[in-house]
Amino acid sequence: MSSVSNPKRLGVMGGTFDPIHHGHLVAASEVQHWFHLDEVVFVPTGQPWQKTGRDVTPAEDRYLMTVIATASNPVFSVSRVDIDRAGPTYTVDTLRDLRAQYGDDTELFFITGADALGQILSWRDHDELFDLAHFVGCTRPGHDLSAVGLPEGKVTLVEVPALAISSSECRQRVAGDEPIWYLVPDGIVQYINKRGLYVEA
Ligand SMILES: Nc1ncnc2c1ncn2[C@@H]1O[C@H](COP(=O)(O)OP(=O)(O)OP(=O)(O)O)[C@@H](O)[C@H]1O
Ligand SMILES: O=C(O)c1ccc[n+]([C@@H]2O[C@H](COP(=O)([O-])O)[C@@H](O)[C@H]2O)c1
Repeated sequence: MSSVSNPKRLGVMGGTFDPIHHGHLVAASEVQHWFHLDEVVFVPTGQPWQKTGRDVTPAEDRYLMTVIATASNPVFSVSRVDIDRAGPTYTVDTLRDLRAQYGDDTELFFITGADALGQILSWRDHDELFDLAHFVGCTRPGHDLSAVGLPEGKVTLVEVPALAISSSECRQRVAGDEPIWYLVPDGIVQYINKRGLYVEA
């Protein structure tokens, strides 16, 4: 008797995560639930080439914060593919590397917020992206959620509980000696304090 197994459904949540916050975690959790994903892998960027104009926190700190924030969820994991690859981070490379690692029969779902979704046509090799993964765009306060101009059938828009949190605001709050409790997981507040991150805006 032959057994037929369903292909694995893998969510991919790419981000700079400087720092990771509850907006990221809620978006990933909602998409995991509604798309019946077996796992969501968080992929911190190595060199985010479109985030110019400020110094990004060292990759190892962003990686460790992502591990701390996701550790308690059994279907969340963290990948080093982008931080271990030299040069600017392109999602086309992320998806190729994950496909090689997880196998061709794994279905990839790239999870992105409305702001990032609106920029996809400026990403490297954007035509190929839609052959490698299905894209899931999530609502984000202050950004319109629209798939206009993107290939039909390759992008799904989902409404997630809106959290008006950004990494920029978290960094500014720390620099201004304002609290970030409950905007980020407790362990992230403690890690930021321990490492003295973001004291200068
Ligand atoms: N509050 C949020 N709700 C939904 N999606 C979000 C939210 N914050 C970030 N995202 C999405 O998570 C992904 C990674 O975001 P990123 O790490 O750049 O965080 P950010 O808060 O946008 O950072 P920054 O303020 O430094 O630009 C992007 O696809 C982004 O759209
Ligand atoms: O592939 C690209 O050219 C590209 C350009 C900008 C952003 N991205 C990806 O989009 C995700 C969110 O990026 P960011 O810069 O908003 O943290 C992250 O996985 C990035 O690698 C990808």
